[in-house]
Amino acid sequence: MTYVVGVTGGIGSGKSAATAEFEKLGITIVDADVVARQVVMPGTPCLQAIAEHFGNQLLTEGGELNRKALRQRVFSNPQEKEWLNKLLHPAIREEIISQLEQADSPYVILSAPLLLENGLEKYCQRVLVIDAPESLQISRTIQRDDSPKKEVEAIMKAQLSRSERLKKANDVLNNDGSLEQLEQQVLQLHQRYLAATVAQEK
Ligand SMILES: CC(C)(COP(=O)(O)OP(=O)(O)OC[C@H]1O[C@@H](n2cnc3c(N)ncnc32)[C@H](O)[C@@H]1O)[C@@H](O)C(=O)NCCC(=O)NCCS
Ligand SMILES: Nc1ncnc2c1ncn2[C@@H]1O[C@H](COP(=O)(O)OP(=O)(O)OP(=O)(O)O)[C@@H](O)[C@H]1O
Repeated sequence: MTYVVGVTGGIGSGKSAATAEFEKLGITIVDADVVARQVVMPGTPCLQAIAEHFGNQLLTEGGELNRKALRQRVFSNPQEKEWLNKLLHPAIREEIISQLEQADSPYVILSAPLLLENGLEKYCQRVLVIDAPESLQISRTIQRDDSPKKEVEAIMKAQLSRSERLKKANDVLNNDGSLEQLEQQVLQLHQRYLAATVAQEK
């Protein structure tokens, strides 16, 4: 059985920064944010459903999803967010399972912002939480996406609180320091996960 490490954390906590380091070590990453983009590519049933529900103004001229427009719509309206989650989460889950089955590194990482919210931890042997103070999550996201503080806060409200998430962690990576410190912690965790994989095979 593939040893799966679930990686989660709130918006801007550093999941992508951490998984990029695991990837450099040869570990396959299944990333729910990437899958969430794949299931709404032009021609998919999910994109068609979104266009029918919200109207064609949610599409770009090239027929792709206008992500920024949808982001503004759903995070200012809980019912619309609920509708979108109901449409996308089953499709995302199905594609995640298929990618996990195809993965072939010593262990595999499943990175998902909503890992715990959506019960995806049942596919994981361990849960690693990437943790940063909320103020840092906000400032890093604003800098990365150039999005308004209010929108980032609305997204955080749609996710587990920092303390609830930490309660469910098997491992925690403290990402309140430099990127070098993050890299060091990834190296240590990698050694631990490799050892756990070997132990599982015995
Ligand atoms: C609303 C969308 C189009 C906005 O796209 P955009 O490119 O601006 O953001 P991106 O997809 O990179 O998400 C950024 C971050 O927002 C947070 N987030 C995204 N969707 C959700 C959600 N439904 N609930 C809570 N937080 C979310 C996550 O922390 C994520 O990492 C997009 O986030 C989306 O399709 N969301 C629904 C699918 C989903 O739940 N994705 C999360 C992975 S399961
Ligand atoms: N230790 C750090 N020091 C400085 N910048 C950092 C650090 N960790 C992450 N960042 C930066 O903060 C931003 C958010 O990090 P990242 O994109 O990895 O978060 P994420 O958890 O994947 O976010 P999301 O849930 O939105 O996908 C990025 O621009 C990243 O380069």
